[in-house]
Amino acid sequence: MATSPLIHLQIPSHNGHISSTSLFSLSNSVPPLRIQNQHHRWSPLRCSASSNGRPSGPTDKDSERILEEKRRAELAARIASGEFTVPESGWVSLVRTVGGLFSRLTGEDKAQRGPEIPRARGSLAAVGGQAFFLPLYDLFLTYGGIFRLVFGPKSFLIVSDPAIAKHILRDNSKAYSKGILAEILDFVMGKGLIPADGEIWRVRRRAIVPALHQKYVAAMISLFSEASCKLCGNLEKAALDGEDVEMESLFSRLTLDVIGKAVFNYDFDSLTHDNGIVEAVYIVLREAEMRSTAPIPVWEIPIWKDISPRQRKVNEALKLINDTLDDLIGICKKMVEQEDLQFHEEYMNEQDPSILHFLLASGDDVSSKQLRDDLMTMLIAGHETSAAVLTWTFYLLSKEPEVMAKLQEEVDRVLGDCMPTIDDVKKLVYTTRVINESLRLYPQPPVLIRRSMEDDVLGGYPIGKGEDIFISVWNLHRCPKNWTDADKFKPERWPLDGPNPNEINQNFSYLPFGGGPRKCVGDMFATFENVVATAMLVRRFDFQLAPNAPPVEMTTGATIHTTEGLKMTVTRRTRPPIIPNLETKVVSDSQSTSFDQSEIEKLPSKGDQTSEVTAKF
Ligand code: HEM
Repeated sequence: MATSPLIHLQIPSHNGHISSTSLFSLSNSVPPLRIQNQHHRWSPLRCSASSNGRPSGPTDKDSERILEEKRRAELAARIASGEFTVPESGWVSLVRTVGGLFSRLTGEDKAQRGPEIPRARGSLAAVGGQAFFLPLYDLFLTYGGIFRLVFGPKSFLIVSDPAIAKHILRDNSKAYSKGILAEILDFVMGKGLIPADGEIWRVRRRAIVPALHQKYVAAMISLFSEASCKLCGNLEKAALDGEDVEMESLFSRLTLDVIGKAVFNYDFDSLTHDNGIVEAVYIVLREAEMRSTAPIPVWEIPIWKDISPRQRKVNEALKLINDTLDDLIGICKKMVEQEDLQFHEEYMNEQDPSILHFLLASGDDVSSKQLRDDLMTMLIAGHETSAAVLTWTFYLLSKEPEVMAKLQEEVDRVLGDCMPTIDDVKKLVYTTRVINESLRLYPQPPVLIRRSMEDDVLGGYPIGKGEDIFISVWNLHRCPKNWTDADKFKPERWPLDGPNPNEINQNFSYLPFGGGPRKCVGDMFATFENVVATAMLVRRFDFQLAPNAPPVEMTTGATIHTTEGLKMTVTRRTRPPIIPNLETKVVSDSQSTSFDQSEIEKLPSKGDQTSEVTAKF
């Protein structure tokens, strides 16, 4: 799913300091990590690719590291100098003390009692030019697992402590809403499952979760494989023509095609061509991202809505999508009326296994606006996230040839030349660990957003109602206290025979799909989708960063994007031959032929006994 990290920056001038010692002393139960001088041991957070794109030699890596160290050392020095520290003049502190005393005497304002959360000041100079969650990491190392970031009159609590995250997301989740996230996404998701709170959320969650049952997810495997085959067709052509490819946009198309079919049985077919509806989806997505980072919400100005060409375009795109969804709902209703299938727990219409079909067949009593909001929410949630996971996975793989070799070995061994079945996917354990690890290093979204709806205590600090909170999953996933070689891509950290890592078995220091009652409903779907796509691509091709590719740097939208795309050189693999033994299934030698869409039909599925040939010697 996608939760957009929203920062409305209102940047104050920097002046005044208090000593960092006094700041540290404010913190009690969540002590700040005083480990700044370890910075030099960590590889770049802002991950620049080598300029020649090939596996970079020591010189490239060294210069990357030196630049990164310099950036971090400068930021650390600025943090230490107090530039980010909120000054408190004598009279402010006096007023605070008197006010606090008065509140205590009258029993009001409970949240003001107790120690105060460490404060840091937001600065455009630090945030500008890079993804906003990067400076939050540096500030976390200084101020600890919870601190207040002040932007002029606004402030946010930044949480990077697993116990506090667990408290907000799970133990006391009913005290927190989606806050600014719901406000910003209202134009596109309305009261859909991601932004919804309270009773609407409870009712819709109860209706939607059963639709993603095991049989449905298993049925989706062939959808994932077919879409991945189509992408292989595109890559094959590029490989033959010797053209580099921009993988981020291709992954975005792949996951759009998948989610359209999976959620409401609509074939966007965006891997083959662009059409109006694909363009409309992207206009709306970009608008959501723009709104999540815009300094001024111009779209709320009444006249602006009507005269701004951009807003008019957005409204037209939304109308097209809504009309299309209404048509699809109408078609699906007719199908449901005409079918004799009995509804049951694992109900699924073979021709149309979509979530929409399940919801209508279940007799879900819902207004068409709410249904559209939910469909739109799942479209966005399931599309951007998976595209980002694949993008960063392939970036990481291009940097670690040894991991790639291990991955390809597993895929060759488990899949051979067959289309994957659910049983194969379960055997792709190393591939799954690669995805687990990619999600650790590049969590999508990097930040979860909440607003307190009542007074609470976080990490020993009282907080009041109405606090906007960012849970930095990025910080949790890279905290050097919780992870050895925190910034290293090491799928081996997750034992192959161990459980699939999740927030429960990692005690909320790993939150790839959130946690608590608002945990992602599509976690299994998404994991299988990413495993299948990765496996199908790496068994056919080798991937390297393209020569002259722009540096691969991060920027924030709803998920982590690259700033200039992920340009890669794709080459057809010359795989070691699979030596047949008595049990080996022999299939067409697709390595020697050019791969195209028609090969989807030719490739046997392992469940398809008629297409298997057993080699005999
Ligand atoms: C790799 C892909 C995905 C990732 C990383 C991901 C991540 C997440 C995360 C972190 C949350 C929790 C947000 C929060 O607590 O604020 C979430 C919620 C959600 N996700 Fe996903 N998601 C993915 C794929 C999907 C897919 C494929 C679907 C739908 C089929 C989906 C639907 C949702 C929905 C509806 C929610 C809101 C649940 C609620 O609030 O009750 N996600 N997702």
